[in-house]
Amino acid sequence: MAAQEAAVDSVRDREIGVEQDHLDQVYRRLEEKIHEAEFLMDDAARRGHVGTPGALAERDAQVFRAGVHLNRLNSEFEDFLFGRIDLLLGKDGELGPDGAYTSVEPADDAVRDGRAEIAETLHIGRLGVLDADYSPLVIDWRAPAAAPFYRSTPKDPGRVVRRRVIRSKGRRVLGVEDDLMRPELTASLGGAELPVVGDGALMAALGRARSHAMRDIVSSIQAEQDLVIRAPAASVTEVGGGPGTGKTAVALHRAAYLLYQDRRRYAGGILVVSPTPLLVAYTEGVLPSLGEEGQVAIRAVGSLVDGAEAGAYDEPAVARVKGSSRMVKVLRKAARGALELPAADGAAAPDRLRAVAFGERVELDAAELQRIRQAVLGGTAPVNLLRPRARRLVLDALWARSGARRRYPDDELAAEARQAFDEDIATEPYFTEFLDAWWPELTPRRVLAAMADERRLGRWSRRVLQPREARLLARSLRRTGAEGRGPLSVHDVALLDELHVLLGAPARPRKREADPLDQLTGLEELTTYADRMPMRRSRVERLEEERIDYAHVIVDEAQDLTPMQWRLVGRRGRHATWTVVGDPAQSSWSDPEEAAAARDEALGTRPRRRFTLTVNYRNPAEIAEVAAKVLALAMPGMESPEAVRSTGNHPRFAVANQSHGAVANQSHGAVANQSHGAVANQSHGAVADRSHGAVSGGDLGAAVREEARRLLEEVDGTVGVVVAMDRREEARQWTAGLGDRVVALGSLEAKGLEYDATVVVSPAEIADESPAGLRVLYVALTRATQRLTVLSGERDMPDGDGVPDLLRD
Ligand SMILES: Nc1ncnc2c1ncn2[C@@H]1O[C@H](COP(=O)(O)OP(=O)(O)OP(=O)(O)O)[C@@H](O)[C@H]1O
Repeated sequence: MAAQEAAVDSVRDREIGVEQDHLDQVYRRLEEKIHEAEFLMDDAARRGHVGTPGALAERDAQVFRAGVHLNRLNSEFEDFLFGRIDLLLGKDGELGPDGAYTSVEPADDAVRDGRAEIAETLHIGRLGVLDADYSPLVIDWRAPAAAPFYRSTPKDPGRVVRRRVIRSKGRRVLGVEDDLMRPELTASLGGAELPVVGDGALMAALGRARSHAMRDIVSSIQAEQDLVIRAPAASVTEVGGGPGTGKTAVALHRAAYLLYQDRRRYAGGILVVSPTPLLVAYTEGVLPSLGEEGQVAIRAVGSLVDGAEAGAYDEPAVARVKGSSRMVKVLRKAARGALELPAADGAAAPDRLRAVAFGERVELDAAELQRIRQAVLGGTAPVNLLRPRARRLVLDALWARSGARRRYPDDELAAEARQAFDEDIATEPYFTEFLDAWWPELTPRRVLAAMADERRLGRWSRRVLQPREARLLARSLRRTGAEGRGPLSVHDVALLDELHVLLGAPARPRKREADPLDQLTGLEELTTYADRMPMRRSRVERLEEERIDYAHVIVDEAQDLTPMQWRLVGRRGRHATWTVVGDPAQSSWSDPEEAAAARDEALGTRPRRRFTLTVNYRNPAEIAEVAAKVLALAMPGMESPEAVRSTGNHPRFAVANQSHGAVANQSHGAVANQSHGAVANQSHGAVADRSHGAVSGGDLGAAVREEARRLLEEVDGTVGVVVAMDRREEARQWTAGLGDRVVALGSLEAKGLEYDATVVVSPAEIADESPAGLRVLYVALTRATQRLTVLSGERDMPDGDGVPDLLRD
């Protein structure tokens, strides 16, 4: 036995050595490139000028980039080179089904009597590197030739015999893991038998501890995911699939792929829309680790409008009103009605105009002014842009009222007189003041703030919102303050954007700029994230300033966008192609049909291509099984994705016991080895109960701390404590002092995130919090990669095993 193990180890060591040699060769080549570039620069400097200034600048850039590149390779990319495939001889010139790779099938004589010789070996990495004779030392993972690394499976191996994942850090290869795609073959490489090490890289990747930043999956993308990542960018690509199927990961890798494939086309920018700033923070490191970011802006849906940053949270009933497409009508009325608002200093809007022209007094009364305003507002043009027309009609009315026209029977003379009349009036300060007060320049903030007045909003929303809804909305908007400068919710931001369109601040024209990378021929293979960072900063800032349409829009957690948010996002991709990623079973929006209609409107009639991911890479089967119970309640008939691994650790059911101030520990009935002795709760003096009387905060808090502590010992990475939104503040206090591996968050904040272990606190509270509560609970239960504790209070009606009502069979 020991001899066998030693033999395995020696094969492993030898294979690590083989890959080390290759990696050394890659670094040597990169150093050569740097020397070449340095030589060119010295040479240029010596001669003062060589070629055009453009060529000199290009050389400088080349030296700079090559240097930065090497630095980055040394320090940043832990596994710069991560894959290898060994291929059979291929059929000549054959194209893959989507053009993704050539000669996908082995040549007819590649295998003889079950034996085959490896004809070609390719190494795959985050960036491509060519040897001096232009043969590839490393192929960029997005290149067509790299596709078999991801696509081949034992069922459909194509030319791949052995697929190897290489783990390295800096310049050192640490390990290799092989998957045999054609185990039936006796394959040889250079005359010797093809060695095979380990048993697959995917499981190793999935079992790793989680941190607060998402990792790329570039070395273990699975075939069904690769199809989505490389799908042609035409029109709309929709990606469905349950929790943990890699939708977010795939969407981000797709952004990197699209840029690689057609950098010029995406110079207009790729926008990734995320539901929360937490998910943005969690995912924003992925693209840089793929060597891409320059043209990608990852934004939370509450940060899509310049100068507005959502921080406040709306109760579900308020969110429902603010998110509904009925708000378009209300806002239209508000944008027009706001012209009548009193001025900032409280002065009432003027209701008459007295002017002096040609030495005579002329006056327009309230009815006349009202008639003019109605006439101007007749169409749908933005209110602020109608001001010049309003000004002209006022002057027309003054002219008509003055009777001056009658004095000039000659048309030409009349026209001259009219011009003098207009100048006479329009240059007077009183006229400008009148116009500023009567047709003020309105800002979205000011109109939103005006909607906080219940009576006014009642008028603007008549026959569109129910009086109760209008009241709720007005009350919630009071938070924004008189000038609208107060805290905004994510739903307010969509309203602001809509108002921006209705009021019309003229958008600045979009400046399309060629990507400087395109001009540096031959250097694409040699640039890294760090190279592009300075370029990225200025570009992303400019893109934002200019409120442009992006070239491609990726919407993550698309099921959560409200109709008003779809309009907001839709405006940023009017000419874009789209990737829309989501799972209806995780939707926290209460009216999925209304949201679907708004989504259809945003995406228009563009053709759609739909993919479904079917494998859950996050949750072990034991956790997925419990979550499936809630899915059956939330979306009867909907299938759960298949969990790819099992840990043997069943979820733990615990109950916060308020009468004795103790945590009763319950293991899942089925699993005997999960029993952990009872934990005495120290906090007997229970804190006053919350309004709905589930569990007293003190008891619950102590139980949460206890569970979080336990989980910290059981896992190496992060622990998430998920509570009803209402309990967020409390939960942060409960977990204070437990260290930064523990995070407390509200159920809606948990969207898209994951932790090694989670404590889901009171499923009933989460489920009861909104009309979509069961789906939100489903999200909460599917965040853990290793361990899950479900902590119940009385409201959860736990049974003898501590299993809450909602999770029982
Ligand atoms: N091919 C893969 N190799 C390794 N890890 C993977 C792979 N696919 C997905 N994962 C991991 O599975 C986890 C879930 O992925 P991701 O967050 O993208 O799923 P999701 O479908 O967006 O989930 P949710 O709908 O719950 O937000 C992540 O940790 C991701 O890194």
